[in-house]
Amino acid sequence: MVEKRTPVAVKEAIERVMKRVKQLPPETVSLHEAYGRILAEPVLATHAVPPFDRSPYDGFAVRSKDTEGASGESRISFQVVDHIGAGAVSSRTIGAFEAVRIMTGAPIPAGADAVVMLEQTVQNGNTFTIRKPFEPLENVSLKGEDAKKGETIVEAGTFIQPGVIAVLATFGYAEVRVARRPVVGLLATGTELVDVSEPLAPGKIRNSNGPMIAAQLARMGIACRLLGSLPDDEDACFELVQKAVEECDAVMTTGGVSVGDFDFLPAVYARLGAEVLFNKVQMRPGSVTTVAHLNNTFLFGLSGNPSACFVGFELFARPALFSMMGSGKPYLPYEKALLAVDLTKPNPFNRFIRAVYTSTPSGARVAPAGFNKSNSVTSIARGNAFIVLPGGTRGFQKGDEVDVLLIGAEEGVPAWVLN
Ligand SMILES: Nc1nc2c(c(=O)[nH]1)N[C@H]1C(S)=C(S)[C@@H](COP(=O)(O)OP(=O)(O)OC[C@H]3O[C@@H](n4cnc5c(N)ncnc54)[C@H](O)[C@@H]3O)O[C@H]1N2
Ligand code: MOO
Ligand SMILES: [Mg+2]
Repeated sequence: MVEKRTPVAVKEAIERVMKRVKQLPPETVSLHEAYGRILAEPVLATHAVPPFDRSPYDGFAVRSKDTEGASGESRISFQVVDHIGAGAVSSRTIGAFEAVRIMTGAPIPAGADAVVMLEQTVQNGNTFTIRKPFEPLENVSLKGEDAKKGETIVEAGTFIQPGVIAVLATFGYAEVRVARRPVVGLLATGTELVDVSEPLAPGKIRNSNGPMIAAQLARMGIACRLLGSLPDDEDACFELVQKAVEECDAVMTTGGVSVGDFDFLPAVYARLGAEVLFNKVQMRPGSVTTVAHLNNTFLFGLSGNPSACFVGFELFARPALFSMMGSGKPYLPYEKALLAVDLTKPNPFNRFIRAVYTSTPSGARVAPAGFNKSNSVTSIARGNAFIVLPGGTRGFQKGDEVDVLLIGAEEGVPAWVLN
C-alpha cells in the first residue's frame, strides 16, 4: 500500500515552519566582516550627522546680512580673511564684509551664516564681489540635518547592505553585533548521482542540487557543511543525518522524500523520532517537500527534482534560516506583473512557475523561463522570479495580472499572501 499523504496549504506549511524558528544568539564581528549579515541591534546615531554646520560647496563663507541689496548694478565686495579646506577649522570670527575661502565639507566659521559658491563671484586678489543677496543659512549644510544624535537609523533585523556599512562606519561601529549564522549541513541522496567532475555512465546524472543549494545558501550569506552525496541506502542516510542533526541548526537533504522504493528520508525521520511538520504541500513543483524538526534542528527534505528542490528551498528553508538570524523581512519580495503569454493549463495546486520578470516603462511583465516541469534544471538557470498561480484556477491569458515572487533580492516584505 502506498502511503497516503495529506497535502497542506502553502501558507499553512510556511506557518508550521516559522512557528518552530528560534532566533540564534548574536555574535560580534568587525565592520569589514559585517556585509551580508543581519543586525542584532539597531544602529543608533552616536552623534549628529553632519557633526557640525558645514559648507556644501567650494566658495566663500560670509554674513548674509552683508549681502543685502547686492545686484548686477550694485555689486558688494568682500575681503578674504582666511582659507580652509575640509578637515581644517578657521580660528577667525567673520566681521562685516569679511569672508573665509572655504571648501566643501569644511566647518562654517564663527560669524558666517551663508556660503557663496565660487561660480557666483568675481575674484580680484584678496577680494571678490557678488551680484545677489544670500538668505541666512543659504548654502549651509546644517548640523544634524541627516541624523540627530540618539536617533535609530537602522532597525535590528535588517540585512547589512553597503549603505548600512556606511552608517556603521559613520558612527564608529568598528565592531557590530550580528545574528549568528545557522550551521547548515547539506546532503544529496541518490544512487544515480555522480559528482560534477565525474563522467556520466548509463543511468547516472550529475548531482546538480547539491551545488545549487550551496549557492542558494551562499546568496543568503550562509556557508554550508558539505556532507557529500550518498546512495539511496536507509542505514547510511540515517547515520549521516543523525550525526548532522547534533552538529547543525538545519540539515538539508535532496532526493528520496517521495513514496518510491528507494525514497528513504521518511523512514530516516521516523527512526530519528523527528516531528514531521508536513510531507506534502499543495504546490507544484515541490509538492513532496518535507520539513521535520528535532531538538531545535530543522530537517529540510527537499525534492530530488531540481525545480522542486529549488522552489522548496526558496519557500521554506530561506525564510526559516533568515528568521533564525533575526531578519524582519525573511520572505521573497512580492510583485504583480502582466503575463506576457497565455498559461492555459489548469492548476490543481498552487503553481510556482520559474519565470523571467522584467520591469518596463509601461509596467512589469513576466513570462515562464522555459521548460517548466518539476524535473527541469534549465528554467531555474533562466529565471529570476516565480509566477504564482493559485490552486483551483485555469486559463490565464496574456495580459492578465499575476502574482510574482522575486528571487535573489536581499529582503522581502512579510506580507505576501498565498491561499
Ligand atoms: N508514485 C509517485 N511518484 C512520484 C510522486 C508521487 O507523489 N507518487 N511524486 C513525484 C514528485 S511530485 C516529485 S517532485 C518526485 C520527488 O522525488 P524525490 O524527492 O523522492 O527524489 P528522487 O526520487 O530521489 O529523485 C527524483 C528525481 O530527481 C533527480 N535527482 C535526485 N537528486 C538529484 C540531484 N542531487 N541533482 C539532480 N537531480 C537529482 C533524480 O534522478 C530523479 O530523476 O517524485 C515524483 N514521483
Ligand atoms: O513535488 Mo513535485 O515537484 O510536485 O512535481
Ligand atoms: Mg523519489
